[in-house]
Amino acid sequence: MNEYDLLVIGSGPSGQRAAVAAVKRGKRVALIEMRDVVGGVCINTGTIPSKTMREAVLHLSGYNYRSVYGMNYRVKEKITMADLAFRVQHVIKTEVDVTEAQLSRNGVEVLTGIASFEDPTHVRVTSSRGASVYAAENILIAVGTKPAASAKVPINGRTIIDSDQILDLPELPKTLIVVGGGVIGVEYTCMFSALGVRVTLIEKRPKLLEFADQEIVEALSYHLRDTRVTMRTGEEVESVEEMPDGSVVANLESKKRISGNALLYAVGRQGNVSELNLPAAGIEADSRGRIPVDKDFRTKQAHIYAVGDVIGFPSLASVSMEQGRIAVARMFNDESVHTNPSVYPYGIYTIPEISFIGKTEEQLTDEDVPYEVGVAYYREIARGQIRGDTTGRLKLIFHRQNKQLLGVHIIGEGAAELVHIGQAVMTLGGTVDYFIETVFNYPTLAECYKAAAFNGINRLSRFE
Ligand SMILES: Cc1cc2nc3c(=O)[nH]c(=O)nc-3n(C[C@H](O)[C@H](O)[C@H](O)COP(=O)(O)OP(=O)(O)OC[C@H]3O[C@@H](n4cnc5c(N)ncnc54)[C@H](O)[C@@H]3O)c2cc1C
Ligand SMILES: NC(=O)c1ccc[n+]([C@@H]2O[C@H](COP(=O)([O-])OP(=O)(O)OC[C@H]3O[C@@H](n4cnc5c(N)ncnc54)[C@H](O)[C@@H]3O)[C@@H](O)[C@H]2O)c1
Repeated sequence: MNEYDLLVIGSGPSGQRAAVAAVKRGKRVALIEMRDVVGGVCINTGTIPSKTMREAVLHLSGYNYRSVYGMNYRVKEKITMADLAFRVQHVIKTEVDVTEAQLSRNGVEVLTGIASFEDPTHVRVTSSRGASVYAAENILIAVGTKPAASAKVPINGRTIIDSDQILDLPELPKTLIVVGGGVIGVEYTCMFSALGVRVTLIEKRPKLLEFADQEIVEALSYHLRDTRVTMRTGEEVESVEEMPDGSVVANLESKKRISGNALLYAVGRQGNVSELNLPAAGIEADSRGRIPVDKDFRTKQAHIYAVGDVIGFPSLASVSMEQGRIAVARMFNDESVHTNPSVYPYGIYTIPEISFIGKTEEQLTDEDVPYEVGVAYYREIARGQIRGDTTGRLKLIFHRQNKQLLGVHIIGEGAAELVHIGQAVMTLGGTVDYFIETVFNYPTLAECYKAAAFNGINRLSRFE
């Protein structure tokens, strides 16, 4: 009874997707989860809570309508952490229910407890009710990550928190220090500054979000400064102290000291491998708990696969699900299932939102690819005026000779949805002419594609 075709460890997006995909292939599958609820970091502490909190912030602060009704426009005057938590808890509960129903409808057995390897084909599951050992032909490690910690940063869950503890903040602080200008740090900086919190963002690299197109990052930096965020790039936090008056101080390597009412420590994440007893399976993780895999997500052991955040970059819920789907196809010898990482999108839920696909101008310059750009500004599009977003922009990058679309970079309302139009064109090998020859609904933000294409083609025509 305790034998399966596939044992999945972890119920985040990669584990869930893999478990259901294997059942659809007629396999007997169990999914092991150590929390009381399924959904992983994605539903319980990361993606869903942060995106719901952002929506609550935008709604309650009236942020999107300030350009129309004035800077003092608010939907609710005194916004509390309880207001934000209320909406977040509602969405978490619904998403957990949906996921549980999906797993049970498909016949995935969920085992609650901590998984650890006995040997390469047996996994022990330990819970408060005792321990059982399960055998499987294939095992998928989908254990995700936890926030990186430092002995010099005394996380206390009240004034010094990591990104899993945002909703534990007892009240909105007047001032907040955010350590780490990665996606997590920047997204929360935007949310808190939209609520009127004075945020200091400290990032050790010279630039924020180095993987994004720098013109877009500069536009975001303008917005951050405009909402009174103090940015300290090129500065590293060495230690953090709680002061007797309850405030917090970040000590920088440069000997500066920065004080605030609270501090969010978001300097990256660490693979959840400590409970797994990986040596018993003959597998090793690196110093950040990441498990090495080949292109088919196989570890050193041919029947053990790893997917999702525990294998490292890009650590996105969207990509984690896709990795789960591909790994399952390969473990059951199906080579007919394909994926194309060059058209995986990025959605960064800053305020304003950023989304992109394909190459950045910096990458194309390094690769000596002859390209041209076309830009459309939301303020020139009727829907931009109607929505009250007059600062958004959409940039197309295309090949100068064959006009093939090479990249789409958007900052502004709806960016993460809009990018998928460009994704479809890129996936099908289309050119910017597609946007010129296509009729878009009016008035929509999608019209930005047409305006940007005309702009780019006009630039090209100067050389004819
Ligand atoms: C604040 C934040 C915001 C984010 N926003 C976005 C976003 O907007 N878009 C996006 O695409 N991605 C986002 N991400 C990233 C996204 O959440 C992750 O990429 C995704 O959750 C990874 O999925 P996973 O399946 O690898 O693992 P996880 O979701 O981390 O789930 C792993 C599960 O494994 C369980 N587990 C671990 N060890 C064991 C064990 N030994 N036994 C049993 N169970 C175990 C854990 O309890 C957990 O439930 C965000 C992340 C954070 C932290
Ligand atoms: N919208 C999204 O897709 C989304 C949102 C949130 C998180 N995520 C995922 O979660 C993962 C983790 O995000 P993250 O932001 O924690 O990690 P990260 O690794 O992306 O960023 C951490 C940042 O902290 C900086 N840093 C490290 N130590 C520092 C120090 N002592 N002082 C100052 N700065 C320091 C690093 O230079 C880095 O820029 C990411 O890989 C991301 O893909 C995705």
